[in-house]
Amino acid sequence: MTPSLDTRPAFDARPVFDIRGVTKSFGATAVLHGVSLTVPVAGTTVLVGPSGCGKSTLLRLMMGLEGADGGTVTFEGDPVTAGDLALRRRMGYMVQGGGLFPHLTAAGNAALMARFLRWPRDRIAARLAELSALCRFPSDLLSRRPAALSGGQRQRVAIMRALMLDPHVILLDEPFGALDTLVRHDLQDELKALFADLGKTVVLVTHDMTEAAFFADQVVLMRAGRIIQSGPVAALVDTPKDPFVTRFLTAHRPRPDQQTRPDQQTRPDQKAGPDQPTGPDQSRREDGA
Ligand SMILES: Nc1ncnc2c1ncn2[C@@H]1O[C@H](COP(=O)(O)OP(=O)(O)OP(=O)(O)O)[C@@H](O)[C@H]1O
Repeated sequence: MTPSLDTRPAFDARPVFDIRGVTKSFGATAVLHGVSLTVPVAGTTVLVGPSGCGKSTLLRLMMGLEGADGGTVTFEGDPVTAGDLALRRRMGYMVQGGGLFPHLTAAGNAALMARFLRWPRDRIAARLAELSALCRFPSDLLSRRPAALSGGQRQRVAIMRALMLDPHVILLDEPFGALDTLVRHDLQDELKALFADLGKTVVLVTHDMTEAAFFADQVVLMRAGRIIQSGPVAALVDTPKDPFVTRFLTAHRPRPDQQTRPDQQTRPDQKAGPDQPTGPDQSRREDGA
């Protein structure tokens, strides 16, 4: 595995993100109601909940892509303020849907920030070669535009872009959203292994509880702008703090003849039969929001 460029000390007891009492409205619509959360170093924290509950908004606030109306967000001890580019260089972001620019090649997309920072050409080429290998993206496709890539290949380019500057944290918003089941399955496996190899802090947004259970060291279950419960999946299963926790978990459980707890599932796509509720539609129904 390619050695990381990350030069931080091996152990850091501070939380990576410390979020206290954050509120956010868009116009008259209150989207986050006093959210508090800590994200520890070097694990995967998954924000999960029904569509529209505020997961992406929270992620964007953590990166300073949005400003909070109230409360505070700190990243590695520094206050996050909207538009702080220096802070954001320590964060790798994969936007929902990948967000690749159609007029740029795969290389151009992956190296966007490095070019913006005027990295020398040979440094960019070396990093692209490193990332192609790491993310299993064939380097002969680097000259293609997104339209000439498969959905899975586009996601790999988006992941390469998030990793380009060797960020301290990786934030991914629905990274598997548009992929078919098989590609999704392979990429989930690979990404989980990649996260473990890199040893970086990961924050991942999904509406799918089974996917959350597959990735999470810490699950943060949200509903209608509030955190209902956070912790290891097993804790949510064993000691739910609210009936909604059980309802959300149950909606994503396998059929009775395949019953395992969400935290014991190893593969997100092995649990559901064709008649088993799963995915965003069911979670919307469950939530009623
Ligand atoms: N820029 C914006 N302007 C106005 N409303 C917004 C904006 N961004 C988000 N919202 C609203 O805030 C609420 C929360 O949106 P958000 O994208 O954070 O939810 P989510 O849980 O990530 O949903 P999904 O899983 O569907 O992406 C939604 O009602 C959304 O319409």
